[in-house]
Amino acid sequence: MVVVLENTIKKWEKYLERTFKELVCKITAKRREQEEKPGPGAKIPVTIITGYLGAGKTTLLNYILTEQHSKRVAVILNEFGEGSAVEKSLAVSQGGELYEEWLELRNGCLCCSVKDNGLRAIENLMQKKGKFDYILLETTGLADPGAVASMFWIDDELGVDIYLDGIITVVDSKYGLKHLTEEKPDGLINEASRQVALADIILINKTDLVSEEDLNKLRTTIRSINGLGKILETQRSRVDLSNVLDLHAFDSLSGISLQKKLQHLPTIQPHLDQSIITVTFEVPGNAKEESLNEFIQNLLWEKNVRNKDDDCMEVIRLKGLVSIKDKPQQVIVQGVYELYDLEETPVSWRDDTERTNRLVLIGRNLDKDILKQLFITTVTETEKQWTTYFKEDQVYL
Ligand SMILES: Nc1nc2c(ncn2[C@@H]2O[C@H](COP(=O)(O)OP(=O)(O)OP(=O)(O)O)[C@@H](O)[C@H]2O)c(=O)[nH]1
Ligand SMILES: [Zn+2]
Repeated sequence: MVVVLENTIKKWEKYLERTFKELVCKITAKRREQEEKPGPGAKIPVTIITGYLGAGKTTLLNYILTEQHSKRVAVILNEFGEGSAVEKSLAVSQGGELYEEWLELRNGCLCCSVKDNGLRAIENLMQKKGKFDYILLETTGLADPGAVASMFWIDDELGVDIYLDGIITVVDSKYGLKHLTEEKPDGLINEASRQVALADIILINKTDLVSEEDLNKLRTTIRSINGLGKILETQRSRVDLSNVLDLHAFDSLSGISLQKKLQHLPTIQPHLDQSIITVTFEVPGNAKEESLNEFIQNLLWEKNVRNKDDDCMEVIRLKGLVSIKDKPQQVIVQGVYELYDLEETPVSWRDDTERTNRLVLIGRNLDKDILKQLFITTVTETEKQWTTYFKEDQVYL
């Protein structure tokens, strides 16, 4: 009886809390003169914590769980396990108190056996919905966070209840550079670089173990791989939580911050020994939606865009703000491997400024000039083309 009562009270508390949040959200949205739509309602954010073996992922997780905040956080540990049935711990922090439940994940690994097990784990989690309002997922040190991210990002079944908020990659200051520059015999991209390439936030952890000089080297290398992610330096993964949670890195709300970021993106000279780089370019004018899809699909699906050495361009992550013909709003482009999405942001183009397409691509064998030229010739519909056409027309007449 007491338990039932407690549950009822909690439900009411939750309901009131949510109603209040929604109200605040609505007022704020109005204040911003409808520049922003309200957040994704009652959906629960998932933050993926990745990083090489021993970098400090669990330390970060524990730090978030014990740090004072109003969130009740559920944790999924995605570790390789021995045997066929491995139990995963699910910790929920409630008002600073931790309690653990066990979640069965057959065959262990969420990323290799992807969907079935992952979905089951989340379904189990969702049954406990109401107990928590944030999910943190720690991947194994060797995992490819892209596969896990794809599962949360565009999955209709899951999409109802949860959304991918962002990817945090923890890098070990001492061994990070070694891991990032490691060459794999089969010419594949090493795991550490992949994890950095996909990150929205990069935590350079264990800064107590290295000199300022080594730290600088590591920072520069990370920057040259991923020019877009936010880099933070930490000890014991202690970080201001507002920097790592509730980022909305994968939804249209991030369009606002993305625009600012894209305008101030530094040009970074790629390291010669670096296989993954960030390429950014800007093209004024309107994009034809169909051609934009074709451009992206050629890159991500067909993989038929090549650089000067005839190597195939491999895109790991793609972000951009584009101007689609006849659409008053800015459109955000997001891509992780083969998955991509175009979504209108709440921000409209201003009448007094030129419409511009800004793209950021993180990947291998990328050639900025070729990509930009391809975009100009195949995607944009500029005034110039119209003028030329018109002139030719007149000459013809
Ligand atoms: N010196 C130092 N040690 C740290 C720091 N952060 C974490 N550690 C230690 O590094 C070790 C690995 O940390 P974890 O948080 O378990 O790393 P992880 O990434 O979860 O490791 P795996 O799950 O095994 O891949 C632990 O012994 C931590 O106490 C730091 O900032 N400085
Ligand atoms: Zn761990």
